Amino acid sequence: MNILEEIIAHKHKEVAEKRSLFPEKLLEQSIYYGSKSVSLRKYIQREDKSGIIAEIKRKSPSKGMINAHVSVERTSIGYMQAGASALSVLTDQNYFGGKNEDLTTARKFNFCPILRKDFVVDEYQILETKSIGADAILLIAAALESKQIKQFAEFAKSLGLETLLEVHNQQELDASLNEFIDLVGVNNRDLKSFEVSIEASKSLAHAIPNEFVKVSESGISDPEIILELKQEGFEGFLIGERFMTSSRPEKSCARFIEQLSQLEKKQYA
Ligand SMILES: O=C(O)c1ccccc1NCC(=O)[C@H](O)[C@H](O)COP(=O)(O)O
Repeated sequence: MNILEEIIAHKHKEVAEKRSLFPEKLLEQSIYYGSKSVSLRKYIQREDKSGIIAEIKRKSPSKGMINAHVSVERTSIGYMQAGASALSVLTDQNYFGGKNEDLTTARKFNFCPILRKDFVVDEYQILETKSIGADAILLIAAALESKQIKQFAEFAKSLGLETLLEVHNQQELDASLNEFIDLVGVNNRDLKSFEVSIEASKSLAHAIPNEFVKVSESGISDPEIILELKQEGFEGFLIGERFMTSSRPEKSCARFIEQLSQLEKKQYA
């Protein structure tokens, strides 16, 4: 079993447990349907922002512990003040050390799009995503059937949530696109081998239809890489480790965005 299969198997068990303790009927009652989502799509395309989706991630299967003592409040506010376009909050506990409260904390202190980064295998989690105040879900093509991707994205839309579809290769892209998807992310990390290569984004860029906002995910370590990815048509950049390995991720993010804007000024001078 590879790590993705292991995570997915664990998720199914986790959802079954949650459902038995807190069934959909109760979850539905906890949702305020009048609350308006903030559009990840629109914020990524705002010209006064960097396009960066800054992630809060304590640990990961590929790196182990990254930042055990992160302050979600300080980091999320700092990321947004630094010029990030949106936040990504990993809520998976077992493999990433996250929790739903991380997202509700980020929500409490920020008016910006928040992507709930988790492993969706069941509609229950989409209801839960709405109930904790996120604006977008992630659907991982490598973990789902194309029929499920459509069903989940349609359900998310009915709740006012946007969907970021994550693919790693042409085959996943061809099998998974549908009219309910808002953004397509190319994960530069192969979730089976953990190999990271920006070439994954570059090679798929032109295969993604222009109606979808293109996001490059993982392994973005330098502002120069963002310039290269922008040339290929990417507008969103999901960054976790590069910031989270610092004891003050928000400061690392601010320096990164400052360097990026200097490079862009030079490019257009
Ligand atoms: O990061 C991992 O090791 C990982 C392993 C298995 C499934 C998913 C994993 N990561 C989730 C992500 O997609 C990243 O957190 C996200 O794209 C940011 O990547 P990075 O900037 O490299 O932290």
